[in-house]
Amino acid sequence: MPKTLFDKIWDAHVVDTLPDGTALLYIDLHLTHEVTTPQAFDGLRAAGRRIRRPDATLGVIDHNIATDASRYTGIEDPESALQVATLEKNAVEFGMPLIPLLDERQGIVHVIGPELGRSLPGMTIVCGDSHTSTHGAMGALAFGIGTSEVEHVLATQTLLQKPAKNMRVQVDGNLAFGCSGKDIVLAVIGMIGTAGGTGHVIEYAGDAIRALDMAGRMTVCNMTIEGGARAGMVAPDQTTFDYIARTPGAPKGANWDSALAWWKSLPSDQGAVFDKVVTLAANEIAPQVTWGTSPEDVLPITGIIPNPADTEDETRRAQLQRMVDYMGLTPGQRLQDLSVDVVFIGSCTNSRIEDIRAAAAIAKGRRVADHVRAMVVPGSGLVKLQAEKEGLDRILLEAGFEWREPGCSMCLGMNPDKLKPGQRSASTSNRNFEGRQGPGGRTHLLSPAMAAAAALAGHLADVRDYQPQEALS
Ligand SMILES: CC(C)[C@H](C(=O)O)[C@@H](O)C(=O)O
Ligand code: SF4
Repeated sequence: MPKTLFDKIWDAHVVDTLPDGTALLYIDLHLTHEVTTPQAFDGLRAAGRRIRRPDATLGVIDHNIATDASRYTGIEDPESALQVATLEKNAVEFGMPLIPLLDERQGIVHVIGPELGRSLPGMTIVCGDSHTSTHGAMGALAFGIGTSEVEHVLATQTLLQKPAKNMRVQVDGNLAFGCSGKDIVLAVIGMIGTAGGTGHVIEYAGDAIRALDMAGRMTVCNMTIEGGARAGMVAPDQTTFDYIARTPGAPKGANWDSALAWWKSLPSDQGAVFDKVVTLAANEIAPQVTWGTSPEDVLPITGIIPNPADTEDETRRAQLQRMVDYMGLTPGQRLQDLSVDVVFIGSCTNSRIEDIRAAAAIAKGRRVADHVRAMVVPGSGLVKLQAEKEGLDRILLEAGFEWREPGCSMCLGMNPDKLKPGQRSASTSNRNFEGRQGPGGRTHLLSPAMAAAAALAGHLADVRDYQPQEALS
């Protein structure tokens, strides 16, 4: 029977299956961070267990840290400091490899896995973090798990999983100027809704997906979780293999050859059946911006704020009204007329070198509007170094952006980078819930190029009006 990419990886990792279809899956890579591990290690300690495969486990510190020089002098917030110290202590006690905070490889867990060549095609990858779906861009089955599951994987290197259904999101044709993987995934979520992928693993296919670089594919898979799906994936191809070959963890010699043979066997077979198929035309996707407090409340940048009164369904009308109020909007207002206070370019959705290049290309030779605080937070130390090698930091600093140290930063309010109540941000991150970037903060999600355009304009702006003035180098 023809199989999908998801079926192939699943079948290759089943240790045992229960009569109801629940499978015990072998896990190839377990990534960990400071937020979701303390109780898991406490559990191991209480049961007198060790980590089953420390070599298949990797820890990193990303959520709780400052992204300015203060990270070198210790963490001020006692709760954050405790979480970080606990992970450091547990790593030593349990022999878990941990990237130290001040190591150049430190970064957001979903940036470093692929970049170090640890996240590879055909793998099962888990992490106590919902955006683990990011690694699916490598052609892996990657998903977030809860703290008790973290403990289970640490102890056994396996995980109980209910089977998922197959869904294909097909994006045909080519993206227009100013559009990126972020615009694709925002458009997809706008179309299917935040519950559209429930119970499914989404495989992204079509010319527009094939044309994306690995960073673009990671952006798409990253936000898959906001569409309710268990995981997102892209079949590995030459783009994937070329990317891996450049990473430090790439298999070498004969190992590369045998790995490549397995990777090439992974794409879904001709005739494989998907339970659900959704199709989009890439050339119809305009640069996207969310206006509300859910990622599905998204519009093309040319759009206007909807009027809740136009909605018949009472529950939805109340929901829209609450969003309009929280976001400080007026129905009928043009998105492009919304003044922004803060621009955040970063997060595991959009902080890779390609994202920073996209922002720098728009910013080069221009100035951030006077009233805007614009920050660029590279996803890892290696991204930061690469950007500096290319002179992107200079371009951004000269334009008036802040150039910061790697971490989750203003993606969520867990470290000093926060919005103040009432502040409006243009953000390349993935969540726009009430208070996500700080209590009372108002978040508009968009791509790095669109975020750069908003920083320059001082309001949400159409990146198509901001053609790059000169080449980056
Ligand atoms: C802290 C962590 C558990 C959380 C997640 O799982 O996604 C965070 O990364 C987020 O983005 O909200
Ligand atoms: S960057 Fe944001 S979404 Fe990604 S892991 Fe950190 S907090 Fe979660």
